[in-house]
Amino acid sequence: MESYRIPTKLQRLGSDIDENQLAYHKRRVAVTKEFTFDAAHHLHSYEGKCKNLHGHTYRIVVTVSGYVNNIGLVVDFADLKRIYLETIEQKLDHQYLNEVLPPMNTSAENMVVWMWEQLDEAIHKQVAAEQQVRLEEVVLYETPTSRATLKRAWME
Ligand SMILES: Nc1nc2c(c(=O)[nH]1)N=C([C@H](O)[C@H](O)COP(=O)(O)OP(=O)(O)OP(=O)(O)O)CN2
Ligand SMILES: [Zn+2]
Repeated sequence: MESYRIPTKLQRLGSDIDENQLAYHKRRVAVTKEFTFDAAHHLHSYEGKCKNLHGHTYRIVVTVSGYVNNIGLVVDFADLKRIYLETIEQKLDHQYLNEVLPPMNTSAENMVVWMWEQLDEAIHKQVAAEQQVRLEEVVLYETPTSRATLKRAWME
């Protein structure tokens, strides 16, 4: 029986990088991942349409920075996703925000601060300390044209 031949290009995939070449640089690099969730809310003490119950597809853009590990990753995007799911989506998706968030007016400005606190704590606990991974920026879009932003640089 004719044996299956692995194409030459594929044969090389596992062996074309020397272990020493994996440590390609020692720079701090930022990585970003985006997520969406749906929720309802209304604003207190606000005169305008948003005092009434309504919903948004919120978009959150999370940026962390750090040094790469031995395989060239600051943080696995899959780990960022898991942290987002645990700290934000599981609590807020398809919920009435005025009930599930701590007492606050559910403005994008207040929510982005709450999200920062959740993400920052989880990153400190769950991501490898030696890579010095830190949250850099969280942007919360309430609508495609309206967003609130929090940056590490503004807190130092
Ligand atoms: N500074 C803030 N202003 C408003 C907030 C907020 O969180 N921070 N929130 C609201 C409403 O909840 C809602 O998000 C309305 O926002 P708005 O951008 O006015 O939404 P529109 O769909 O009407 O936007 P257009 O793109 O202009 O149609 C209100 N204000
Ligand atoms: Zn709103």
